[in-house]
Amino acid sequence: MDQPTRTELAPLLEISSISYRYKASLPPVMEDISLDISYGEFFVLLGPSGCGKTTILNQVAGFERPTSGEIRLRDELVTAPGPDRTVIFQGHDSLLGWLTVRQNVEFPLKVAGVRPAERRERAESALRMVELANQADKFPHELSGGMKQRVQIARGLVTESRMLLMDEPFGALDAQTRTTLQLQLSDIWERERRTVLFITHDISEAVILADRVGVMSAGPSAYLHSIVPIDLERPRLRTPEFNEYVAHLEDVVSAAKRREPLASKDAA
Ligand SMILES: Nc1ncnc2c1ncn2[C@@H]1O[C@H](COP(=O)(O)OP(=O)(O)OP(=O)(O)O)[C@@H](O)[C@H]1O
Repeated sequence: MDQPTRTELAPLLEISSISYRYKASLPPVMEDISLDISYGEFFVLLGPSGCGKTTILNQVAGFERPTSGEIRLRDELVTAPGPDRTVIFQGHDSLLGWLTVRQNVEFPLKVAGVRPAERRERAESALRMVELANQADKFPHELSGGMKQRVQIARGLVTESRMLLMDEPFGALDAQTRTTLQLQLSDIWERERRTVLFITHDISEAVILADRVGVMSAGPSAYLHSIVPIDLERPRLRTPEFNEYVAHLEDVVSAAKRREPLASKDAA
């Protein structure tokens, strides 16, 4: 009865052999990246600074086209942004200053034509998730940086996009808020099973959230070094097994940084 259907197993996103150069005179940022992400999967991309994680996410979002290779979403070529993908950035102060927190979170629903009562209900629920329900009537300039970031997260979660693209969304938050939001996001994901592509530098964050972790090599010409499935029940607590995954990923990340294969003693 609980067997996944064929649709659930099929890839939602197919990244096929993409490479990207900002300029013809520069080496490619990343080269020959291929990756399938399934319907409802939580995929985390880890890798050294500058290896091209954001560049990949921008291409999946449709902000940029790969220099070669292609990206397909539900078998359709990605050529532009669309309502089936919501991007949640780090530290991008993209809130509308003349709207309250609640109105900012409701904004994408208003654009999508959702009726006011439902908009309000969904915005309140998203604000509760990020623990900002009591700040709903404030304006962005009255909030701290971390609060603004949480409003941006709420505004992403309130949409019904099939795919969430999250670029280090918790990077600027204090450790305690970050831990709370990691667990909340994992919980929301379990309930909604939206497909997530999530970028982070933080190995523990990857183990808390991911079904699979893709580890990129250092750039330029970065490649997808390894894919590590995380087979732990949720919510993921700091058990000895959790720590084993963290230790294994530390070894993988360090080999990927050196652009070397994983030493056999470390291989999964
Ligand atoms: N507009 C641009 N023109 C030229 N090079 C760029 C441009 N934007 C980014 N780059 C370069 O492309 C490479 C990949 O950048 P990208 O932001 O995708 O990396 P990242 O893995 O997300 O890094 P980080 O983890 O530090 O955020 C970097 O070396 C960066 O300097």
